[in-house]
Amino acid sequence: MTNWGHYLNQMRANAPLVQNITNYVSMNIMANVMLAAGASPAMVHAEEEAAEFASFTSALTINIGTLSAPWVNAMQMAAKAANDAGTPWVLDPVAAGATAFRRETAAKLLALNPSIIRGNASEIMALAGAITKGKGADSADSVEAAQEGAKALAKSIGCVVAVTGPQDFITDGATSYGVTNGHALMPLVTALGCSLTGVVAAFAVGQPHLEATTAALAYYGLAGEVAAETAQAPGSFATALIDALHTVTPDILSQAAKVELL
Ligand SMILES: Nc1ncnc2c1ncn2[C@@H]1O[C@H](COP(=O)(O)OP(=O)(O)O)[C@@H](O)[C@H]1O
Ligand SMILES: Cc1ncsc1CCOP(=O)(O)O
Ligand SMILES: [Mg+2]
Repeated sequence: MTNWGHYLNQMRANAPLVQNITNYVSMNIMANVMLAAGASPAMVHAEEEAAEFASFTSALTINIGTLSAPWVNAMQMAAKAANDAGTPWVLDPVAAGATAFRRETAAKLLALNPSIIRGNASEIMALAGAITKGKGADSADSVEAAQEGAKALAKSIGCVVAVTGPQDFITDGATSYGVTNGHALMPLVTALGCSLTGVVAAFAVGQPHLEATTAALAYYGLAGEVAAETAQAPGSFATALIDALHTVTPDILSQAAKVELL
C-alpha cells in the first residue's frame, strides 16, 4: 500500500515557494489554500519580473483563466525560465476550448513542456484535440470521456495529466491512478480547481510527479470531505476547507486516501 501521507509530509517539510501566474478570480483563495496546506505562494505575473522570479522559485503554476496578451508573454517567459532552471511547472488550462485565443495560448504553453497539467474533463479534452468548449470555466464532459485523451496528451508532451471531477484520473500515459476523495460542494466554490493546481505544484517539488500529483488530489479531496462534516453550504464550506487543509495530517491522509491503481 502506498504511503500517500509521505508526500504531504515532504511538502510541509519543504514549505516550497510556488510562483503562480493565475487569474484574478483565484488569487486570494489560492494563496490562502496554499498557505493552509503548508506551502508559500507568490502571485507574480508582470512581464517585467515573471521570468526572473521563475529562475529561483521552487515551482511555478500557469493558469489561463483571465488572459490578456501581456500575460501570455509573461507566461511563456516564465515557463522558459523554469525549464532552464529545471523547475517543475504546472499548467491549469481554464476554459481551454472556449475561444480561439485560449486554444492558441494553450498550444503555445504545451510547446513549452509543462511538467504537469491539471484541469477538468472538458479542458483536458480540448488540449487533447477534441472539439469541446466546456461550459466556461466549468466542465461539460465526464472524467471518463477525458481519460483516453489524457493518456495521449501525457504521452505526447511527456508529462503527468490530472483530470478532476466527481472522481479524479491521473496518468503519465503508461500508469494511471483514480482518486475518489472529494465532495459535491467543491465545484460550487469558485477557483477551488485553480487552488488545487497550486497544491499540486507544491507537492511536485523534489518528488516523482505522478505519485505527488495523486497524493495532492487525495489530500485535497479528503480535506473537502472533512470540511463537509461541519459546513453544508458553499460559503462556509470554503472556510472549512481552508481549515481542513491545515488540520489534515500525513497519517490521516495515509488512512483515508481513496486511491486505486487503474
Ligand atoms: N462532484 C464532485 N464530487 C466530489 N469532488 C469533486 C466534484 N467536482 C469536483 N470535485 C473536486 O473538486 C476539486 C476541483 O476540481 P474541478 O471542479 O474539476 O476543477 P475546476 O474548478 O478547475 O473545474 C478536485 O479536488 C475534484 O476532485
Ligand atoms: C470563474 C472564472 N472565470 C475565469 S477564471 C475563473 C475561475 C475558475 O476557477 P476554477 O476553474 O478553479 O473553478
Ligand atoms: Mg479550473
